[in-house]
Amino acid sequence: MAYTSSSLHLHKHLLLPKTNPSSSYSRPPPPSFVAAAAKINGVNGHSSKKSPNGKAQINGDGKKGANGSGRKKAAAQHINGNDRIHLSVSTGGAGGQDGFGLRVAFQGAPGAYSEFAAKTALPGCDTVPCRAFADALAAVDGGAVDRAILPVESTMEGTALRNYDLLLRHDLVVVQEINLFVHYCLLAMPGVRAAEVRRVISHPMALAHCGRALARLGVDREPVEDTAGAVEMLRSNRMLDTAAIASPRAADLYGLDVLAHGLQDESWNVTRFLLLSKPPSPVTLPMDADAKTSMVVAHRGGSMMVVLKVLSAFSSRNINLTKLEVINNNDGGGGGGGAAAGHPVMILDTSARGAPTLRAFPHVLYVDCEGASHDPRVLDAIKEIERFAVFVRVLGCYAADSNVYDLQ
Ligand SMILES: O=C(O)C(=O)Cc1ccccc1
Repeated sequence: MAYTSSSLHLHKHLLLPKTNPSSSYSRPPPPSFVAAAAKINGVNGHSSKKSPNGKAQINGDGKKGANGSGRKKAAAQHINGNDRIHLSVSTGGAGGQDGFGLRVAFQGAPGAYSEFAAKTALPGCDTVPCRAFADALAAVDGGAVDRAILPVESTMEGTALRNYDLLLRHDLVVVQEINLFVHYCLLAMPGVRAAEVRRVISHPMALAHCGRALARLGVDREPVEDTAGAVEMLRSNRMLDTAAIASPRAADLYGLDVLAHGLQDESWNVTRFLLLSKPPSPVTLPMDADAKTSMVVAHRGGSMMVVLKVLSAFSSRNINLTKLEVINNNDGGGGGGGAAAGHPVMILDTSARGAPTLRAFPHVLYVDCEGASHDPRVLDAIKEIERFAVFVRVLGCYAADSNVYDLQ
């Protein structure tokens, strides 16, 4: 598989959650949209609000957009015919920076979801494909690129523990978060019919997210490095009995037919990505920005008391948590490496003088809280946690972005 540098120019759409998440499966829209009546009443259970300049507010809940600057403009509003609403976004990126001149490493071939996420964060950046997530992180760590993008959780599967493991082994900081709506399509060589497909290849996460649909099709599943790589493989080997799960954008890029849209088992399928850089963080948050701080807390274990103490450190200061993942891996079981398999979490400790050391911790919490790491309340909460924890590492402080982006 050839991995070359690519650059991609995409129109972005903001996607708001549907009104009733428990409603039955609905087929996602085709790749391009026809503008329909603007209607955002009722999204998120809130009525739509207009800002003083007459532009629709993005979150539907009266909150500012992620960058806190109102730079995103709802240029046009579309309804896709069922229950999701798209707002076209002008330029600016999820963090309000265009990224021209920056190189962003992602895992996969051109057209992978991670590349879309990178382009959402930094529309002007040059994306650099890498074979594995580890290669993308090594590229930014070693200075070959400016940033790397990493999927860290999804609505369907929760935290991507293996990717967290990778992140913690490097001295990198989180500079931005991006939530991407993930549409899965079944793609095949031109002319191939669904009945002729015997095997489906894709990234393991995509195969897992489409488990029920694949069982219905009665096909074999084969994991490959990434979704776009699967499409490239189909194309270059002219596979006629095999289909790939990937994005509609990958179908366009590689000239494949879309046999089915919306293959994911849950219609609301969002993946959260983190944009990473070498420290110090190159992003300066405006003082009034809505911020988030991500950290990892290692502790002695033995009971769940420490979780209560961490919660209390934040709640007593009225700080909201947006993520809390509890990892206990002292059973020695599992295999294959990584905390997900029962091994201790390996965290690079850069706090001591001298060379950074990789330390093993069986009991770890992944915590994201609202507020900037320089906010005195957040600083105090961290200081309190440091009194009973074994080790705390702040992974980054960045603009909170609750928007969900959809690339069509
Ligand atoms: O394989 C890809 O396209 C990726 O970027 C990884 C991935 C796979 C499925 C959902 C989100 C990210």
